[in-house]
Amino acid sequence: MFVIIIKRWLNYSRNFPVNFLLKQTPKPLNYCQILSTKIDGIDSCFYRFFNNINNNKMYDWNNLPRPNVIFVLGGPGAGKGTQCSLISEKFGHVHLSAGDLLRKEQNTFGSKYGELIAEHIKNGTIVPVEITCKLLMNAMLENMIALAKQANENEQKSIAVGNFLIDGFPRNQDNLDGWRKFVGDKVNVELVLVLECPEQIYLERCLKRGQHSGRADDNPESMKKRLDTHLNQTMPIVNYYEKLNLVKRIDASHDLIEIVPTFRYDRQLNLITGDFGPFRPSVPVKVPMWLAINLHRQNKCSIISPTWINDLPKLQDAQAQEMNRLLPPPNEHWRETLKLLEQEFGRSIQCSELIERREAILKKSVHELFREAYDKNQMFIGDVTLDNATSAELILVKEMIAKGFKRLQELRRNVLLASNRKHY
Ligand SMILES: Nc1ncnc2c1ncn2[C@@H]1O[C@H](COP(=O)(O)OP(=O)(O)OP(=O)(O)O)[C@@H](O)[C@H]1O
Ligand SMILES: Nc1ccn([C@@H]2O[C@H](COP(=O)(O)O)[C@@H](O)[C@H]2O)c(=O)n1
Repeated sequence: MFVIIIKRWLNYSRNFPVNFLLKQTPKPLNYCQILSTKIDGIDSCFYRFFNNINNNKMYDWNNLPRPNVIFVLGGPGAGKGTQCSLISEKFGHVHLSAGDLLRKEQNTFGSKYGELIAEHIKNGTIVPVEITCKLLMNAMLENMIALAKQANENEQKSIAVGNFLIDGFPRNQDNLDGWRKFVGDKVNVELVLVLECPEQIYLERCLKRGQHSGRADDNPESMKKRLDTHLNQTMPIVNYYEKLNLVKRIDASHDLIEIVPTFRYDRQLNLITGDFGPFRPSVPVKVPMWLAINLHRQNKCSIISPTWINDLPKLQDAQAQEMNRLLPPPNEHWRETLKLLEQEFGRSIQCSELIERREAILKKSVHELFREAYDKNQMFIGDVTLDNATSAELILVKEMIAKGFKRLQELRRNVLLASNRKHY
């Protein structure tokens, strides 16, 4: 009997933090009490349950303040990681990248999921949510506990609320369902930032990154699949959050322009759009276009032409073959950038055919859209899709669209008048 009691007691002590915590957590406790008595217990419990993602048990984080979450979505290479680092530097959010967490788990020695994750990443498909969600919750909890510890050490009355930027999640319906099931109301989803670029830019950035990233998916075959996943699986999730009014779309194609300064300024310029510099003679540095032009006019730098300008002849040839469809432009502001560079250097960049061809396609598609309505004597037109047109290009056909609608209105009025006359 005595041996059994000793054995049970030993067993209990071996699992001490877990048993202790499981018994204690349901009680409503004040944060400071929890911290001063059990923070080490929480830690070891958390590590037991979460560092090993094979273990299905989940830590009950009801005793910690409900954190805020911003999801950051966008195609591969949209700049999610880059922008999240800038935001977290500026505003102190904790940046968690689902892709980075999966890559880390994949490379963890002995991980049961390594192969599965590697296969999904190579194919640009989405890993089952049970794995991704636990990795995210694990990382969030680690940070929330660090905040709790900090409050405890500084004898604060309340624990700071965690602010998380979750990059690359939820990527499909399974991700969204899993998030609702495992996390749900435990966090406050504040916003969904969506970084958008033309497909060509996603491709260019990832292939360029592939020259040094060592990533298994920065290659043309994987990129095709990743773009497909983004379009068919992630965009419906963006639409879902749009209906909840949580989406903020951001044009992520703004390329900075590279300059070579002729002056020295060892500090950074802290501008609203980011921090730029330091500036050293002969050392290339990226800055916004307006700053480049300004410095150039003061003879303080030379401007390096963006690489996409060299690809314009290729795009011009390809667009010449396409009679009815606009091909993706190099970036959203390509025409404005060209114009500024042409003005600055007083020489023209040979792409007038490309510009004319695109304008002709746009005008033709708007014209056809309304002609169909007139021909069929319809009062309404179908959905307008002007894929791959940039904002500057759309302005060119704005007047045509306005005129088209005006004429449709007249048509409508005439039809109504005619039907009223019939009744008399
Ligand atoms: N505004 C930008 N202009 C030019 N290049 C950029 C810009 N933003 C990011 N990049 C570059 O594009 C590449 C992809 O950026 P980043 O890793 O931030 O994208 P991501 O959306 O996190 O990609 P992924 O989803 O594939 O992990 C990087 O090499 C980065 O330096
Ligand atoms: N929620 C997620 C996020 C990512 N993946 C997989 O990782 C790959 C790379 O992700 P990036 O965010 O770094 O582009 C992605 O293509 C997926 O295979 C995932 O499965 N679930």
